[in-house]
Amino acid sequence: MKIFSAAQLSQADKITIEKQDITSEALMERAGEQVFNWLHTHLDGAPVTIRIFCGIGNNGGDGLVIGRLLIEHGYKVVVYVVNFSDKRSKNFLLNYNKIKNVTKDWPILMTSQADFPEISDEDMIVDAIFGIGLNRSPEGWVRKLIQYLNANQAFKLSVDIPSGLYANLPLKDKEAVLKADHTLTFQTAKLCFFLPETAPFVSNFNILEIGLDLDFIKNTEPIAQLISKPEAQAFYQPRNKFDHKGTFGHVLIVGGSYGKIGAAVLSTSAAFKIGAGMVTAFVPECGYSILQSTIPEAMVITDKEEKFISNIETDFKPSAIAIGMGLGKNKATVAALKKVLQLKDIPFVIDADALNIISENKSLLDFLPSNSILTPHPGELKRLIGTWKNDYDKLKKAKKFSEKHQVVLIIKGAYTITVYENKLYINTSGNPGMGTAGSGDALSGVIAGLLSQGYDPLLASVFGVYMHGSAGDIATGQLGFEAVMAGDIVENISEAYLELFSREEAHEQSQ
Ligand SMILES: NC(=O)C1=CN([C@@H]2O[C@H](COP(=O)(O)OP(=O)(O)OC[C@H]3O[C@@H](n4cnc5c(N)ncnc54)[C@H](OP(=O)(O)O)[C@@H]3O)[C@@H](O)[C@H]2O)[C@@H](O)CC1
Ligand SMILES: Nc1ncnc2c1ncn2[C@@H]1O[C@H](COP(=O)(O)OP(=O)(O)O)[C@@H](O)[C@H]1O
Ligand SMILES: [K+]
Repeated sequence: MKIFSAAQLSQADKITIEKQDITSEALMERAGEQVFNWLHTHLDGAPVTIRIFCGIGNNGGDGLVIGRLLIEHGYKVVVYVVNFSDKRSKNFLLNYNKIKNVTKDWPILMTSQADFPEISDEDMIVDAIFGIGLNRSPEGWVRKLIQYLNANQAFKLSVDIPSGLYANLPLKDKEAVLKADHTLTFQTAKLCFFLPETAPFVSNFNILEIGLDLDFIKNTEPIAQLISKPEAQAFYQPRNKFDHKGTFGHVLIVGGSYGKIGAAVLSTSAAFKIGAGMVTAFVPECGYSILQSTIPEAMVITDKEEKFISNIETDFKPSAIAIGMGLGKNKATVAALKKVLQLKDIPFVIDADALNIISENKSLLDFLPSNSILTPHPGELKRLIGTWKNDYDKLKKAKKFSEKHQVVLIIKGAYTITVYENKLYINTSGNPGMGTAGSGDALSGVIAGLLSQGYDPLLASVFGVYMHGSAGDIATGQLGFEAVMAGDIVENISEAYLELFSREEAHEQSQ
């Protein structure tokens, strides 16, 4: 699914009105109706007091539509106008007048802190103060109102976007954002929903289709792509009857050092589980029996050194190499990395200590084969591209790095983001149960296993990240967050494949 910027969405809004020959009021009615339907389905007539806080722009207009429909259906509703300016939008005004037709109670005008209402914990707050038209941080009593609502225990539902967040710009004032329990957003998710500094304000969200122009959606280059099950299904490359282990390639896993051989074990088994035809692990001598006894299917080549890797040589040409997991940073290992990077025509996954070595020896960047896949977690990323001022600055630097070095950069974490040149792919699978040692090692094996099966580097990255997260979701479903270990993620790669084509309804997006 595409993610559009606030400017693109306003443009879509205009084009839709033109092409569908409808009024902007009708489009607002559609949006409000969708929120109403969601609420009605979930509340089912419950006698809860719904307090709707409307700004004076179109987000506020949506709030008024929602209020009118709820009142018409017998809900107990109190509508407030957060009157921060007298520049009320046309559709706000139209709906302000319309709400008079269904209630004798006029919306309550708020103009200062003295107007803040009493709110009970059992009430529901609907936040329609600011939408994607926010253009500066809320100030004064409006900022205080947001803080007042945040301090309240009542359930908070935001319309389109939590008020105070910009759809795709850095946040300046964290104290001026509504912390929503749930957000109902129109047509597409917003980029801020997925970034570490702003996602905590969003919690759960649903996307509500409001019928924006399909040609615009199809033909407009988005600012990011969201990767969920339907996209992953499209990435999957089916097997043919006469395919054999040669077709699925031979992965070389290079990793492990004394005390960290497990990293190579996890990557090796992940490469097998995702479907590599053959996997050879290249490990220091001390890893030999560990690999042979834990994964009998794997072949093992050992370095001449007992405890670390000093020279990587194989008697076959790997179809993909993943390097770095548990590798250590011995001087001889640095030289070995430099040498192996010069192998021609082999796709690479570069992880963990291989990334750290590169960060400490920036001249190695020149040896990175083009289209190599780098899989840093935020700490490794900082060492690689330098610090950033905010999430957007991070993405800008990551894009620049990807372009300059012609690599795929996978920024791991919740909502892992794959950066390729100036494109962003945001993963939706995965959960905090995956914050456990070795889960990144499993990811490297997964991606290498896909490369070896012929997935191109970008596809292997985006699909691999999705499958790894999906395996993690299944593991967490079976074991609970705390008990998941990286091996459980690897074990569930098979279930992730089966799940990919199961007919079950898509789960609600949540983080
Ligand atoms: N796109 C779509 O397809 C559809 C969109 N729809 C809805 O429209 C929403 C966008 O509406 P919108 O553009 O009217 O902007 P909105 O967020 O209501 O507020 C802007 C107002 O606030 C003001 N203002 C800004 N910052 C401020 C601040 N810090 N402090 C004080 N004032 C501030 C600004 O005025 P300014 O003073 O800057 O001139 C302006 O008056 C969108 O989120 C969705 O809910 C649906 O109805 C239909 C389909
Ligand atoms: N909260 C989370 N939600 C989704 N995925 C997560 C979360 N925490 C960690 N992960 C995933 O787990 C993996 C952790 O990788 P990494 O930090 O390199 O682990 P390690 O170095 O121990 O192998 C990444 O793929 C990351 O995206
Ligand atoms: K809002």
